[in-house]
Amino acid sequence: MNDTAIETVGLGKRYSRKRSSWALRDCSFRLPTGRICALVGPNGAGKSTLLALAAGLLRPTEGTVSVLGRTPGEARELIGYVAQDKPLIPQLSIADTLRMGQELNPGRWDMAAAERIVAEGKLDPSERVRSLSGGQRTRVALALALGKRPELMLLDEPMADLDPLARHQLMGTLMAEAAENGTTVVMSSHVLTELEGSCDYLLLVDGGRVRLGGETEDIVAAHTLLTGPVADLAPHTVIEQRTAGRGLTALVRRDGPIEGPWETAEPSLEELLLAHLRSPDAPDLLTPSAEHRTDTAVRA
Ligand SMILES: Nc1ncnc2c1ncn2[C@@H]1O[C@H](COP(=O)(O)OP(=O)(O)OP(=O)(O)O)[C@@H](O)[C@H]1O
Repeated sequence: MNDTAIETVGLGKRYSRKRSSWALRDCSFRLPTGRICALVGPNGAGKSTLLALAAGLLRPTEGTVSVLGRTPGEARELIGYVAQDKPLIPQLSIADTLRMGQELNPGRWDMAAAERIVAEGKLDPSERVRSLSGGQRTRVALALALGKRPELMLLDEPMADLDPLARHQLMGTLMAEAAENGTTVVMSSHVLTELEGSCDYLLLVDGGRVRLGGETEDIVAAHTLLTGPVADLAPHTVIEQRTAGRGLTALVRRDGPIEGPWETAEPSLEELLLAHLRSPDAPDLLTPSAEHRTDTAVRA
């Protein structure tokens, strides 16, 4: 069985020929199967581009991407993808939309699961998609993607237009379905609280490259927040530091035990991500499981 959900090697995407316009560049990482992965990064970082490349909707300009050991095109029936704008056919009713899912996915489709997700939102299956609110449309798009019983679920800001209660409920449904079926999930979001409790894997994309990748716990645990007197922080890697008078606050990536007159604490995920985003020159960190294994990822 393949234990790699996504692997990219030197992956790059340029939408136009202008030299400065790489949406994604020199992107190499591996996502093991069975993980719930948060894909985070600022606006324009390349998250949607990465998801669309993995879904096989875009072709790389350079480098390779493989999904479950195959090309994205070959893996298409194993992938569920919900794009940011949740494209659905407005004239169809919800029930027709699910029937379309069934027809497009013979042998894989789980109507009961799809109908359950619709029912949890108290939606009338006879209602047409065009009359649904943004959040209700999201629910139908997720039902369509989950009904396919995908091995890899790619979700581009899935919860952005949901109210907090619906978000909590749909997140619970998604996690339960993923756990039951061993689905790997990659979910982009700007709302950290939405991801923090559910995601065990992290990809931080910034400026078109992957800057942090791996088990969230391990990435957080590799860093320490220090406060105390100004002093040399070597041999640790300083991600960010601020001095005020003789006082110092710093986020460091440890190289050995911290020995010095500082108070130390583990950063929150938010502190860690913000420090990296404010410090574009901080070195990248991929945990061993996130390192790509092959020189070209496209063939198993
Ligand atoms: N179809 C396109 N044509 C030209 N440029 C594009 C296209 N789609 C994205 N880009 C550019 O590629 C870069 C990455 O965009 P992308 O949508 O992947 O970022 P993102 O991280 O998903 O952003 P956001 O968080 O705002 O959704 C941006 O500079 C964007 O302007």
